[in-house]
Amino acid sequence: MNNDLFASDEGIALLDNNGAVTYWPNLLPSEQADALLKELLQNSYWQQEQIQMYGQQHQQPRLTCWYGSYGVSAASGYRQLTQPQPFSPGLLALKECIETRTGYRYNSVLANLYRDGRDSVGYHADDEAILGDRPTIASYSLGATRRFLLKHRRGEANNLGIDLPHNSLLLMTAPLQQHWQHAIGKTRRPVGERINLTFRWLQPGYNR
Ligand SMILES: O=C(O)CCC(=O)C(=O)O
Ligand SMILES: [Fe+2]
Repeated sequence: MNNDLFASDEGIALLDNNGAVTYWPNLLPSEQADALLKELLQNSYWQQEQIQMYGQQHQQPRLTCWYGSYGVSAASGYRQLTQPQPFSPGLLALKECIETRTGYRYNSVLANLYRDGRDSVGYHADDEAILGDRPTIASYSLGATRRFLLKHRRGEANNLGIDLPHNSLLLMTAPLQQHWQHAIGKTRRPVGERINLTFRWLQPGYNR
């Protein structure tokens, strides 16, 4: 085995400060990634969820849906469990590949569809109680490249921007969510559709 292969299996360390961010380009064989993008665009039950912000209802500027064992409702502040779509064979194969690469297990996926450059997600942390105390989240991207932004909550480190191309994997290791926030900004550049799949472990006993 040569060193390059070993390095790509380990991933590229992009951040290791109050949590870690690791990156793997070209995760799946390219035909498999292309087929998964097509399948998800066609078969997912995409919805535009409402979310409460500062006491007002807003439409999220992206479409979402859940796959796997559990979903949660954004409208309830991620407290209420919902029925997700089951993993398709393609998604199950991806989940197993990501589990092997990252060394973590996942039971649920929040899928995001960014239809064009106007779709986005504002700065937030994936720190909902249902994810437990030390959430580690694997984020796999398909389609158009968008820039993933990271900022330290207390400004104790430089901001980071990472372009996430088709078929790339980003791992956010605990305690990153406690100390950092992340976002996908809007862009005026003409960009095509992008799907991002965030693999998470939702606490099975959680219910409130
Ligand atoms: O689209 C992305 O890369 C990030 C999505 C995200 O932060 C989330 O679903 O919590
Ligand atoms: Fe997130």
